[in-house]
Formats: sequence, structure tokens, C-alpha cells
Amino acid sequence: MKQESVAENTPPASPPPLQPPQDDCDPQALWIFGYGSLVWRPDFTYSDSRVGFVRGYSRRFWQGDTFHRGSDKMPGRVVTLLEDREGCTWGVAYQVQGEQVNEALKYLNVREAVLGSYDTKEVTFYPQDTPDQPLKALAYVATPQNPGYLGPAPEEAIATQILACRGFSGHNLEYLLRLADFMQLCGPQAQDEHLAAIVDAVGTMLPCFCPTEQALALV
Ligand SMILES: N[C@@H](CCC(=O)N[C@@H](CS)C(=O)NCC(=O)O)C(=O)O
Repeated sequence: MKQESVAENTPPASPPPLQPPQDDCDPQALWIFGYGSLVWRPDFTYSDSRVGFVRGYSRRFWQGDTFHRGSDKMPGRVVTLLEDREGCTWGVAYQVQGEQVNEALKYLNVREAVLGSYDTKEVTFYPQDTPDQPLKALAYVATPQNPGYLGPAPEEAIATQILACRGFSGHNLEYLLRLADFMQLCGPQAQDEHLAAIVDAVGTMLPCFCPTEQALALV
């Protein structure tokens, strides 16, 4: 068997991993921005949280999901951020400090990157109460280059897909309605026309899909 020198089979040095944005006040701290399921189910330990928004992005149900809210045969639809100069997306920023940082990043790498095909991106987060004191935060964004990306579709078609899908984390309808609940809590200044149009389409179709008591059993 040909003896390869170490140099021949040593993989090229990969670029250093993207360093997540650090909190200026505490270099050990990190803010993580959630705008989909992270809004209601962060499932990692954090020290603080803020409701607020990011500018320059719109939220879209354009990412397919074959694990959490769908399957290989029937992929569900979950949200990603679309670059949009006029866009504004409301969500929750979570501050992690000390050991929480690595624990959160390890957990989210599996949940978001490995299972969800999301990449990380640095965003500027504006807390609702102190929009004049923005924070650098890490967001998980599904780009059009990832294999699960479904892209745009009429809201009625997205609603039909959501009504029909479920995965290991539950029904896709729960994902939609919990996000809609969060947006209700943010108040009238938090608008998401895309989300509202899908919720309206679901409301119109749900009675045709199944009687009310069955619909309630879905979530
Ligand atoms: N990255 C967005 C979306 C996250 C998201 O919804 N990711 C899916 C992975 S495909 C997830 O974690 N789902 C868990 C669930 O549906 O409960 C966020 O910050 O919330």
C-alpha cells in the first residue's frame, strides 16, 4: 500500500470558525436573536432576554423542515430572514454568559445548523424598550443555497402545507400559531403581513380540513 506522507493526507487548514459577536460590556457574553421557534422555545439557559426587532430583514416561511415540523415525504415550512431594506422583524434576543455561551452554541448548532440547515449571521438588534441602544446579536438564517430551502409561494399554498405537516417537535400549525401569539403580545407596532396572511388563510381553510374539535387536537 502506497505510504502517503503526512503532508499529503493532512486536510488543508480550514478558516477559523466565525467568531460570534460579543457583548461589548462583557466579552464572555453573547446575544442570540430568535424570530421563529426560538421565540417561544429557546431550550437553552440564558441570563437575560429582550423583545425587539432587527431592521433590513423580513421574516418568511420559506425554509423547508423535514425534522422538527415535517418529514422527508411532507416537509413543513419554518421561517428564515430575507434581506429587505424596508424590512423589520420582531423577535427575542437572549443573552448568554460564561459557560452558557458554549452550551447554547453547541445546542443550537445541532438544532438549527445540523437538523435545520441554518447558517449563522450577525445582526443588529433593537430592544423594544431601548431602541437607541442596539445590540450585536447572532441569528440563525436559512439561505437559498441550503438543500432544504423552499423559497416563495402564495400564502394560501404555505397555509395548506402547514396544515398538512407535522414532525418530531410537533405540528407545523403549532409553530405558526405560537409565532402569531408572540406577535400579538408585541403590540400593534409589530406588524408581519406575511405571517398574518398565512394565519388568515389557515383560518379560512381549517373548517374544510377538519371539524373544530379535531383542529384543536392538532396542536
Ligand atoms: N432561526 C429561527 C428559526 C428557528 C427554527 O424555527 N428552527 C427550527 C429548525 S428547522 C426549530 O428549531 N424548530 C423547533 C420547533 O419547531 O419546535 C429562529 O431564530 O427562531
